[in-house]
Amino acid sequence: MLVGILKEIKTAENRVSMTPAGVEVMVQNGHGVLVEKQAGAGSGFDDEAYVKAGAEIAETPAEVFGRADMVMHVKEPLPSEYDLIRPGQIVFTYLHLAAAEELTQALIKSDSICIAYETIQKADGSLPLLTPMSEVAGRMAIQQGAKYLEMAQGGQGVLLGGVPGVDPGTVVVIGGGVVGTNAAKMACGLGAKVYILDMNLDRLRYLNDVMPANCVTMMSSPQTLRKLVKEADVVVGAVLLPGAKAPKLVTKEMLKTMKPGSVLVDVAIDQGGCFETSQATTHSEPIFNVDGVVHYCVANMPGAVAKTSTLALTNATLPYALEIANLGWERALKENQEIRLGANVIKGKVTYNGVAQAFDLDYTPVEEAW
Ligand SMILES: NC(=O)C1=CN([C@@H]2O[C@H](COP(=O)(O)OP(=O)(O)OC[C@H]3O[C@@H](n4cnc5c(N)ncnc54)[C@H](O)[C@@H]3O)[C@@H](O)[C@H]2O)C=CC1
Ligand SMILES: CC(=O)C(=O)O
Ligand SMILES: [Mg+2]
Repeated sequence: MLVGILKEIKTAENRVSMTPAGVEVMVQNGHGVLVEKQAGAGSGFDDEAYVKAGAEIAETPAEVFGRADMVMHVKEPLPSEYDLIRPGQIVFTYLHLAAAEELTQALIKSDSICIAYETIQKADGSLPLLTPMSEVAGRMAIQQGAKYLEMAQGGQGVLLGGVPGVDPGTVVVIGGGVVGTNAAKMACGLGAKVYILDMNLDRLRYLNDVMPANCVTMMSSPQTLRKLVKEADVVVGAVLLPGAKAPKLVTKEMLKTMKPGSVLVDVAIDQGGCFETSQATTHSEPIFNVDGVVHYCVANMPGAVAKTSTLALTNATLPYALEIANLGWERALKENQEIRLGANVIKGKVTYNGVAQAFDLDYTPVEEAW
């Protein structure tokens, strides 16, 4: 199979979907790899490194889409790419379709095979291709929260860790999965007062066992949220219902009760966000203000630390990309339950229920899609 590695085009997205080390493994397995010129530059890999690993360099995205059997991105295809996707081509990347109707329609029209990193799921419910980027984004959420609490950034002027004799700040983390746990760990390490909320009692038991004493676990409910957001200096949105739109947990009314200059970091924005007032932002304009509360809603947070993120992401994606390339998409979907759950749109049919529900589209089980 010829695998195409596209250059990312989302604002300030510096990651790349395959490293030269990954190319070498693909080539050893008998596949060709076509890498778009400068695709690895933001992650510290020049074209020469890819050529040494056995790749061919393509001058344009059109060449990659035009020749490759499977195209790989990090982020979702953007409008300039929609018409380049070929019928029957495999598109393997983050898609987050439940929050992206126009993209969903474009992929339906493209007649391609769209496998989303974020819904590939193991039998234990974990999301192996989302996890590494959730680790990055969770850790970054506290860096961003701490930064935007500074007055020069529009914040209220609170140091999250406090100092001897002065109260630390309060961080409320909604969702105790991978993002939430990593955010809470970082906030605890800084010395903040941390609350972490989840709906899953077993998860709260686990967190209660492993987190330091400055982390309090709470069952998530509107009542608890109403109380905690009033006290919060930073709120991190970290919930997920896999493949579906995020629930709006912090309402406009709750926002009005928050301290001016407090900060919301909505990591769940790629699934639509869990604050009612969230709108996706980019690294070039990461924040906006509603009712005096700073909102940070960047949908590709890990792109800002690409040298870490590219390695973490490709460690996880490569074995799946290799399996799809080795087996072809039909066998990969039939034989590998984890990859089958990644199938979101197959030849014009929506094969992920959360996506179909989000836009009131017909849902077709993967087995019936071809
Ligand atoms: N903005 C960005 O750059 C990035 C965004 N993400 C996004 O962050 C979100 C979270 O991802 P993960 O932590 O990996 O998911 P996860 O599945 O590990 O954790 C989600 C947690 O939310 C909990 N939850 C569900 N409903 C809840 C509710 N009503 N109240 C409280 N908790 C609730 C679940 O029980 C689960 O523990 C996803 O939307 C993911 O796509 C991940 C990486 C980067
Ligand atoms: C998970 C995701 O959307 C990202 O890493 O950008
Ligand atoms: Mg994202």
